[in-house]
Amino acid sequence: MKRVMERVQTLRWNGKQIELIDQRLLPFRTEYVACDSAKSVAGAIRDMVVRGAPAIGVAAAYGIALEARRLAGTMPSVFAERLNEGFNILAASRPTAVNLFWALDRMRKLWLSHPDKSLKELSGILLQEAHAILDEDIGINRKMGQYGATLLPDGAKVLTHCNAGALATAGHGTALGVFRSAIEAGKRLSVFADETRPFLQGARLTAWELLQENIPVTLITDNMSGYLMSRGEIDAVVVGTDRVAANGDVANKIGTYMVAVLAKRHNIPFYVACPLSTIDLSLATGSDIPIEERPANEVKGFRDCHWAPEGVAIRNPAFDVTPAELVTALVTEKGIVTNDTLMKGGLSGFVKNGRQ
Ligand SMILES: CSC[C@H]1O[C@H](OP(=O)(O)O)[C@H](O)[C@@H]1O
Repeated sequence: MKRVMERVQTLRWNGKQIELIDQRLLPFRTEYVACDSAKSVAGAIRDMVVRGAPAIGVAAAYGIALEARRLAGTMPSVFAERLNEGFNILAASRPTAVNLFWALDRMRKLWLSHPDKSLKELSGILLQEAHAILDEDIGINRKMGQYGATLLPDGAKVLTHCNAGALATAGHGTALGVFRSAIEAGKRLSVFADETRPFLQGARLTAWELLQENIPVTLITDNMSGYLMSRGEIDAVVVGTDRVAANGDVANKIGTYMVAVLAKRHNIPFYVACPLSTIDLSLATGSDIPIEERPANEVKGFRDCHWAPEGVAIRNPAFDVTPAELVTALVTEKGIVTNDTLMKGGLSGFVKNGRQ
């Protein structure tokens, strides 16, 4: 099976382990962390070595495949007990991105659908499924990008928040995939990337990722987007998402809600690039989406440079929820869902007809 080798390789299979680019070190150093078990992949997800909803899902699938491979020589009862532990460790790594649970569910269903296979055969089947999930993700992002590109006029100045690029996926990206597809379609775009405190996915990851491909990118701080919108310097906003509820409410990186409110105030379209695997129909509204609270030290500073006074109380919710009414359209690999559709009936009809 031909792998689509993207310029930026978020995850790469080396024949026996999954190697994850260490996103805590970008853009200063490009290093890979090799994982060979569910526990090591779960640690990489928890510590944000790998991050971004689709990338987390792909990594978790490899975590299960690697765990099954590790356990293939055990007794079936031990295998089942330990593999379930692997599922549990991965499921506990981060709570908000539904892709994690979508991938784990897909791997579990595959496991349970082969009760008659030897453990060696089963581990091979699970590894092939992890490869398939990786390849499918890139294909999904390219389809989504083509739909999204139709929304951006030639010469558009677009704002994105956080990193929803190749680094957040198996390749091409979701929000940045829309930009890449628009450029591939011959459109000229210039991107504003806000820094996205506290983990700085915009400053460290999006700016770096776009520079690798000579895509025009301007870095701004999070508190500049309103000013630029008020001056007519932003034509559209495109972001990614970690989970979308049945009514179209969108969970995404903290700060997204603020950008959406500002976009509404300035009549700027606010688009969300959203693979179907990120839609969670089991949740009626965004108020049901679990919001991860991350460690205070991420707010205190970055790496060795701390600026918060010792002893100060700190909050660090890693996501917020943008109500569907602020979403101009969701861009999926099966087409565009307009705000009108969202307001009239949410996503269940679209997903049931559209989802593979
Ligand atoms: C393409 S989904 C990317 C999505 O994930 C990011 O969160 P994190 O960096 O904490 O994993 C952010 O919400 C992005 O929009």
